[in-house]
Amino acid sequence: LEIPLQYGADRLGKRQDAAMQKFRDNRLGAFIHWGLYAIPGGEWNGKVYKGAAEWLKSWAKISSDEWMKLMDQWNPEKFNAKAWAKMAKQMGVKYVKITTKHHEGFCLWPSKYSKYTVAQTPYKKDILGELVKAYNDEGIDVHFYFSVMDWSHPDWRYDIKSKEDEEAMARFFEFTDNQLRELAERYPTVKDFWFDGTWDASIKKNGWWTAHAEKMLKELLPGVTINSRLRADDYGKRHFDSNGHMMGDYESGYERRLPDPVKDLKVTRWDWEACMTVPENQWGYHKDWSLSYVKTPVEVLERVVHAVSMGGNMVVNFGPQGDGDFRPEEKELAAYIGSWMKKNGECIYGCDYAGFEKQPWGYYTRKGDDVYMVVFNPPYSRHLVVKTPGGTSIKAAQVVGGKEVKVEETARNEFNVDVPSALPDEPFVIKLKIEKKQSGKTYR
Ligand SMILES: C[C@@H]1N[C@@H](c2cn(-c3ccccc3)nn2)[C@H](O)[C@@H]1O
Repeated sequence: LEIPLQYGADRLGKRQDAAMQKFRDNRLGAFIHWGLYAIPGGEWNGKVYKGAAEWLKSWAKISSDEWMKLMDQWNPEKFNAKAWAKMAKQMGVKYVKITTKHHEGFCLWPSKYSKYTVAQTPYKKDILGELVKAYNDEGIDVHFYFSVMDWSHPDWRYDIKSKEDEEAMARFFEFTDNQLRELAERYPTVKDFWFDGTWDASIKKNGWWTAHAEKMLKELLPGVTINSRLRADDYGKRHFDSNGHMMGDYESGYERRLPDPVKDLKVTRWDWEACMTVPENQWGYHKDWSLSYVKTPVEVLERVVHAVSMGGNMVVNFGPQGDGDFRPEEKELAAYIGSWMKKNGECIYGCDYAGFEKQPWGYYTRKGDDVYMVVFNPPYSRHLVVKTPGGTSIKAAQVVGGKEVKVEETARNEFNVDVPSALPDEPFVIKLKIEKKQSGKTYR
């Protein structure tokens, strides 16, 4: 029995419209975390903080007035939107999520509702506008990251404990509505809003506003997608409402973590998008990446494939330097992923959960009748075990961009697919042609 909700999920099941299908088919995206925090890069008054660089203001306990003085240094002389878009194109990402405003409150667009924007810096120009045009010109969709929590705004409250708090938050919601409307009207090609900074009590106690924000953006931009993290229901329940129904258009809880391919198969029932950092936990530029483990390009690739194998998208994070250039590790990562996608992208773009039981050698993805085996761990047996769902058999198998490989039925719904005789020196993909039929042999 469901409880009545005014601000719960307004739709059951996956959206099936073209805009959502494009969101889903894109599968691979990039995050751009760029703001004032990129200038200090994790260091303040000679001390390097290990925490996330975009949170330096918090770790070093800096006042907003002090922090905003960084605006006087914002003049990224190496920034080139076209070069950024070329890099994204070469990486093979189909969309880029840009931090329009992070928790610090600095806006990458010349918002008329704030004095903390690019317009009030030596750089002056509309960085967000340059990026939207450059990515769109490369055929790459643009998504907006927007932090509701705004450390620079006097009316922001973490909780509401008094009439004054209530009145302040009412002003804050009006300010936020104005900025969201401004973003939608200035950049109408934006395809998605990814909200962050919505975990505090002040938002959970105002689920109505989160439902209103979603509704307002969908009226301004038909087809736009909204992440579940924006949403709180009548009782402050977030992402999934008090009846267990997902709010927004896709689940956005997998930040620096992924669902388990065996235990968490429930996620295949709804749309979801994960996002990940290359170091253990750095979104904004940090000058010292030696302070934590940094994932290798293959480890980043594996997370991309893992997400798609469970019917989700993956957004890989980039934290551009204060001068507007990217660090070498990120340029190398983009190049590696791009070269792999050029050869094997058909197992990612437009693919979904295959419905096959996870095996130790890697992950399955599926597009129509094509099932892809993405191999990260080739076994010493040189046989890749495939267990097919009931009534499903394998007709043929071929290395993507390579030769056919032998398939041998070994038991009911079990097959050995041969590893290519010359073992590739990077993760490789085998494309299976499957068919609906009972096996030829009889097994007791
Ligand atoms: C997408 C990522 N989300 C932001 C974040 C995450 N968190 C956070 C807050 C409380 C608990 C755990 C994580 N705070 N800020 C990060 O700064 C980055 O923007």
